[in-house]
Amino acid sequence: MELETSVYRPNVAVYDAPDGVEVRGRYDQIFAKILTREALGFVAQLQREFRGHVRYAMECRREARRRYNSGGVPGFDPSTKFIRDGDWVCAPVPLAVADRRVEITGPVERKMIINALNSGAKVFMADFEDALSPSWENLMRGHVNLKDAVDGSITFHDKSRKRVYKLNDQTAKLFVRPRGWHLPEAHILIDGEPATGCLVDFGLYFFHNYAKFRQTQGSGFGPFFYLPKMEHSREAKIWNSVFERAEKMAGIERGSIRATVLIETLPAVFQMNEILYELRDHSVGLNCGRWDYIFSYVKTFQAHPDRLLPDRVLVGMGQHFMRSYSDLLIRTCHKRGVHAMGGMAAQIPIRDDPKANEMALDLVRKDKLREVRAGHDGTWAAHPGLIPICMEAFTGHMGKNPNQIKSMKREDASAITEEDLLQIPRGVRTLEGLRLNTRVGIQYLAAWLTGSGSVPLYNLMEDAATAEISRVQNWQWIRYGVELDGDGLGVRVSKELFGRVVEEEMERIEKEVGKEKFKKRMYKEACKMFTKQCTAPELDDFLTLAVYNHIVAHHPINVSRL
Ligand SMILES: CC(=O)SCCNC(=O)CCNC(=O)[C@H](O)C(C)(C)COP(=O)(O)OP(=O)(O)OC[C@H]1O[C@@H](n2cnc3c(N)ncnc32)[C@H](O)[C@@H]1OP(=O)(O)O
Ligand SMILES: O=CC(=O)O
Ligand SMILES: [Mg+2]
Repeated sequence: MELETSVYRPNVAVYDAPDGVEVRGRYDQIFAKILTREALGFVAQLQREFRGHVRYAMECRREARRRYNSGGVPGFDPSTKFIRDGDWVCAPVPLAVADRRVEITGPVERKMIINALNSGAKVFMADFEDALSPSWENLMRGHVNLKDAVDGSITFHDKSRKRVYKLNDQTAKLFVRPRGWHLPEAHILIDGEPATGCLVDFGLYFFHNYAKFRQTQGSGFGPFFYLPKMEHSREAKIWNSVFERAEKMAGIERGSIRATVLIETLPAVFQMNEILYELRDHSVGLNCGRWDYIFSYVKTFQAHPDRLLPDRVLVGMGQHFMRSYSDLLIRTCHKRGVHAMGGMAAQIPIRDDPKANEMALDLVRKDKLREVRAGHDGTWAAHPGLIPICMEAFTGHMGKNPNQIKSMKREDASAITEEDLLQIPRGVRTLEGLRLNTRVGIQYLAAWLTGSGSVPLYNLMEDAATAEISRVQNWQWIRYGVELDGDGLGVRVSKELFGRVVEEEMERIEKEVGKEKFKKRMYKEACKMFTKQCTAPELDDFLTLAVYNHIVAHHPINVSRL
């Protein structure tokens, strides 16, 4: 089916919502096929059953933050040692997803979904999170797109290129990543309050697709999910209960739904066993979400000026704390019988410069070789052009084995200590680092405000996670008047210096994108918001949460501030 959402007109029709549910997003006949009374009823049921648990989990996050801000550091929890030491394993990996050597990721856009499913990757992770700006239009179109993808009818007509996109016979297996627990969905009110974003994402997708998915994609299992940004196993426990509730509603066996949890916060690295334990009947492994992990390191240590990161470009997987995190994830997953997935190299193909392109591809190749040699069972690619390189690295090492869960020599997880995981990364801080954070942060935010959640900037993939690193690093450097020790000038970061950098980088952005685009897009607004975020007295938890109101568009009363 070709997706044609109608052009804007004042609301005349409304969604058929059950009691206590109010849809404040724009009405569209196509969206109404997703927002049925029954599907909304299911979302409301999840919200009512789990909102108290989510609220408590978020309060626990705040409590942990208060501890870290008073000098505490995260570590292994003595009270759950029995889980770490126990001999339990997760439920066997379903055959349909045994081989995940290369997974492509991307936002839930129509053409992207078709391209990703046809890309030759084993898995496609369709993203409502880091790669998507969660506007009403993006979210609802995303659900329509996924439904069409699961039932196989999805097409896309690129009129300017006279090209019709449709699915190949062989496609990647679909995983869906809902938003993190912290994000609300302001367009759907349940009992007068915004719904929890991820319960909307999960609930609508599950409701419409579970039956077809199990038939055509999961060989009786599924649907499959990626779960982002958790900080503690109590959050995994909520997901496990959500899955059980969904399975019960659908009348399918317990353990049908499977999920890979991203370990992408510093507190969660000490909770990997506990997270797998909570989800042991629903787990298909863990993934190294390296970009959010770096963001989380800075955020967790926001009040620890003795633990500053060097320039963002220097915080790679070669740093001891990053290598330890990846090694611990591999050892933990293999002990529990599930996949240890690698992460995303930020490089993307560079079309107009063959030499630079070769260098970028070489960096990706090295990253993937490091991952497979360390024991990862698969990895992520941001772009279809990277799939052959990722495949070559993993297949060259694993051959026909679908994964390394059993074949990899098992190293002792307990040999990796808290000190290893928290070791301060080495490297210098420079004015260029501050400039790049600023230039990238503003441009990313401008894109996000206008509907794009992942963008190419300076030949790298940028999304919410990478932009967060830029924001929190700037904040921390300004807050502590950090010396830029890599420039040899002894300059300290101050609000005044940052103000000058912002001005100069805005001029540079205008030159790079051109006056026309600079005027039309939201660069000035993004600059204001990014600057405010970097200089705020208190660090906001999430950039996308702090600026979310700017993409909320309530109907029929349009209160969008855009
Ligand atoms: C930290 C994390 O969370 S990582 C995971 C979240 N991030 C992501 O998923 C990022 C995914 N990648 C992307 O969004 C894109 O690749 C970008 C924004 C980085 C680059 O996009 P573009 O500049 O449009 O790429 P480019 O112009 O080279 O695209 C060429 C073709 O590949 C397709 N393509 C590019 N990336 C993808 C992808 N990830 N999935 C499917 N198709 C893709 C494009 O649709 C285009 O198709 P076409 O030739 O049929 O028109
Ligand atoms: O979600 C992935 C990450 O690196 O962040
Ligand atoms: Mg992430």
